[in-house]
Amino acid sequence: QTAIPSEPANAVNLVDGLEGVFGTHAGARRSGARGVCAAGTFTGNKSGAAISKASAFSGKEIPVTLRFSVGGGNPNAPENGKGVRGLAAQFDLPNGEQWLMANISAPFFTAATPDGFLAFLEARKPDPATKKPDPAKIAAAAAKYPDFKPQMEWVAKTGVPASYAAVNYWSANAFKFTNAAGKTQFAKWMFVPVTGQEFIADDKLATYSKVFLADELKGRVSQIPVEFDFVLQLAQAGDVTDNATVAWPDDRKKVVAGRLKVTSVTDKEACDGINFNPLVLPTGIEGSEDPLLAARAGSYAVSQGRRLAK
Ligand code: HEM
Repeated sequence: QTAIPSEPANAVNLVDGLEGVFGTHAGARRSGARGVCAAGTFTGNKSGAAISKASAFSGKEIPVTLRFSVGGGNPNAPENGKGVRGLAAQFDLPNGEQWLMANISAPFFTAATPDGFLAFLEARKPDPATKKPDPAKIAAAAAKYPDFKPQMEWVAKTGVPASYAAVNYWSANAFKFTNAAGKTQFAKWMFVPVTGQEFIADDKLATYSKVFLADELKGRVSQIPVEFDFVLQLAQAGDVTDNATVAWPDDRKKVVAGRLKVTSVTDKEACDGINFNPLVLPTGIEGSEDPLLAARAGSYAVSQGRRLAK
């Protein structure tokens, strides 16, 4: 009987795990492989400044490099299929700092811990004989890690977004915010499209091309910038801050802390050099104890090294 996962997770075996499921595609990110670069601005506001002293909330308009993506490591993933979408951003802040982030269109991540995520991936590696994952391995991993459930249930019940611009994106991980007075609190963030979410009816999915998201976004931004509210959800004492498979209760205070405007869809070169390591944070925002954060920082660098090397 093989251990689940086969060994403790680390930056390298997590990327190997992604390659095991999706294959190795030259030049492509090992997750969020299908995607498109974009550019825009972020303007933070006073409500944000009351929560964090980060210069993102100074009120100045900040240039932002963005990447929208389809979850997983398949660069040809069908865009009319179920699954999570991603919104990654690099804020170039007025004080010279950067803030990097990669968010998903679900309030939860796949697994609570790097070991759990490695187990998830290992169980889905196709068997060389059948070219399909072994259902017994998937069941064994799910039995050991019940935390896989929230995201899977979310994806099953949530429709396919009609646009990269018409779905909410969540940080899923919690972060620690400190304001100018030294007050510290935990928060998660969301990007909420100001024109609302839009999903494709299940019976209309087949009428959509497998490749429509980048052109759809290009069409929108050529008319008018696409805007998202940047919303901070504030933790209360006792809320879980180290487990991205646990959403906080809906009644937690939400504060609109800024506005993201997507102004253009850009060439691949504009964002391919960036790995959106979520621990590149400005003064005034720190990581939480969530073990996914450090694992992400390492894996993103490994993936970037592999994709830029070949
Ligand atoms: C241990 C957990 C995780 C691992 C091992 C992992 C791994 C990766 C890797 C290897 C990449 C490609 C990086 C690159 O080549 O630049 C990636 C991209 C991405 N990840 Fe994760 N990830 C994890 C957790 C998360 C979480 C919690 C979120 C969000 C809530 C997330 C959202 C994304 C997004 C949106 C991208 C695409 C970024 C882009 O457009 O460049 N990941 N992930």
